[in-house]
Amino acid sequence: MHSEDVRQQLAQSARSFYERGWMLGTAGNLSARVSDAAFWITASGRPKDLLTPDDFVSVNLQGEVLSAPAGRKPSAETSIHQVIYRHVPDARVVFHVHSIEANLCGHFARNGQLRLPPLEMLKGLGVPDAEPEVDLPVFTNHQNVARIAEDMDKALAQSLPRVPGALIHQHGVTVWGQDLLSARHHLELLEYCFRYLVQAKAIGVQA
Ligand SMILES: CSC[C@@H](O)[C@@H](O)C(=O)COP(=O)(O)O
Ligand SMILES: [Zn+2]
Repeated sequence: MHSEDVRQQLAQSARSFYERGWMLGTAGNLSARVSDAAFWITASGRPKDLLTPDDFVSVNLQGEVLSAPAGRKPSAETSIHQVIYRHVPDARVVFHVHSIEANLCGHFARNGQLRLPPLEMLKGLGVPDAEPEVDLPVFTNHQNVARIAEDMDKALAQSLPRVPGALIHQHGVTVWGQDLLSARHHLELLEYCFRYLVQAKAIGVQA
C-alpha cells in the first residue's frame, strides 16, 4: 500500500474515533507498520479529527525518527507502539484511544486484570470458548511514558494477552490488529465490552 494511503486511512480512522468521543482534545495515537523496520505514527498533540498526511512521523522499531514533516514530533506514546510491534509479530496496526468507558472499567480491575464479560462478541477478539473466562491486562499509568512501556515490555515478554489489547488505568485502551480493519474491530469489540460492563454495574446486573 502506498504510504500516503496508509496515512490517509489512519487519518480517516482517527476522525471516526474522534466522532465517537474516543479521541477528544488531541487524545490518543494511531500507527501502522509499513515494513519490518518502520511504522507511521500520529504526530504529538494534533487534533485527531483534522489529521492530514503531514501529521504523521515515520519511526523505526527503536523509536528513532526516520522522517518528520516540519514542526512535527512523534506521539509522546510512541514507545508503547514500539513494544507492541516488537512482541506481536502479526501486529501491523496499533490504535490507542481514551474513552470514558475504558477509564471507568479500569476501576473494576482486580490484580491488574479486567475480567471481560462472557459475551458472544468475544469471538471477534479470538476467543471461541463457550464459557469464556478472559482477562484484559491493566497497566499503571506512570507519568513517565517510558515506564508504562517498560511494564508492557516485561508483561508481553512473558506472554501475550488472549485478546489483542490492554488498558492503561485512568488513561485509555490500546489495541492491535493485522490490518486497519481488524484493529478497528478489536477496538469496537473491546469498547462494546466496556460499555456493557459499565451499564451492567449501573443496573446491578452481575456481568
Ligand atoms: C489529551 S492529552 C493525552 C496525551 O497525554 C496522551 O495520553 C495521548 O494519548 C496523546 O498524546 P500524543 O503525544 O498526541 O500522541
Ligand atoms: Zn494516551
